[in-house]
Amino acid sequence: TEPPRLFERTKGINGLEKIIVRDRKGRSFEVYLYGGQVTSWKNEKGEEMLVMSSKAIFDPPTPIRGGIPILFPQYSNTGPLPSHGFVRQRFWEIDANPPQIPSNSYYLSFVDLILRSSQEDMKIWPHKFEYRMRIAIGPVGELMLISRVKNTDVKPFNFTMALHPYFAVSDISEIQVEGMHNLDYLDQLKNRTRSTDHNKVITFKSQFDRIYLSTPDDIRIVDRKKKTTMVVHKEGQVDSVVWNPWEKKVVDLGVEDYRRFVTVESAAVEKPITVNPGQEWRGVLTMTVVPSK
Ligand SMILES: O=P(O)(O)OC[C@H]1O[C@H](O)[C@H](O)[C@@H](O)[C@@H]1O
Repeated sequence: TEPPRLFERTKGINGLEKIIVRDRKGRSFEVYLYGGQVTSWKNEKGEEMLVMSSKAIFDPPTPIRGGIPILFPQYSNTGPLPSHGFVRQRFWEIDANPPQIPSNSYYLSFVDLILRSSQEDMKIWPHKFEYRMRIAIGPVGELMLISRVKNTDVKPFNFTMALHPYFAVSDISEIQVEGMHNLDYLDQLKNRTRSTDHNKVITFKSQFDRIYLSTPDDIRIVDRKKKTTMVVHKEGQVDSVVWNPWEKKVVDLGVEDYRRFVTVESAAVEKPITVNPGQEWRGVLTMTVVPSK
């Protein structure tokens, strides 16, 4: 029999190109070149860790609802650009010759993507950049996203960003998010008013949309029903956004879909990141599933 193909480039929904990467234990992820967006991540049992909206639209320039959108160079409507920037609506390419990433050599199953600013993009954001994204499955099945943003221009630029995973949960009412105790947050349901969260854990009973500031590097999504915890680890991004729309209408989200996901986003919002000409910013997001009570 043939050995499993660990890397496959194929056509996904509506003929949009996608990459499927597998490891030798049968774990896998899929990423669309449109948006450079991860749309699936499965463990060795074939269980899906991410959620795709039942009404997701795969029709550029509509952003894909689900998986892990890349939000750059502007988080939400915090500046003059379209909300969440524009790279989730661009066609990324495979980066055949990525500069080496130190300390990541034991990851065998990965893909490298790149997006370079175009003349069109320069009209709305006048900065030349290269955004490289390595997506990898690690030794314990963790999914790792390494972002590298290089300033290929002659003047410095600033950006805000977020990586926006729609994490699969058994039931939004049954989970809790841990790690935000006594942290400040901006409540996006109250014009980004600043408050402090004195609750030990976050639970969900209604619409929730907060930017937590200067969060710990590890945030945990504890799912009692599944008996698993998703450990969301970040480097190079100080903030975390937690979102669930509850019954608020989102056009490309099925009515019951909110019950099945929560987003815990690694983000840089409050303090924009500055990159000088020739320099590179690097950010890491690692998601690991561990057993729990
Ligand atoms: O609808 P989108 O542009 O994809 O944004 C989806 C959501 O992203 C983030 O999580 C924000 O905190 C929310 O305010 C926003 O609704």
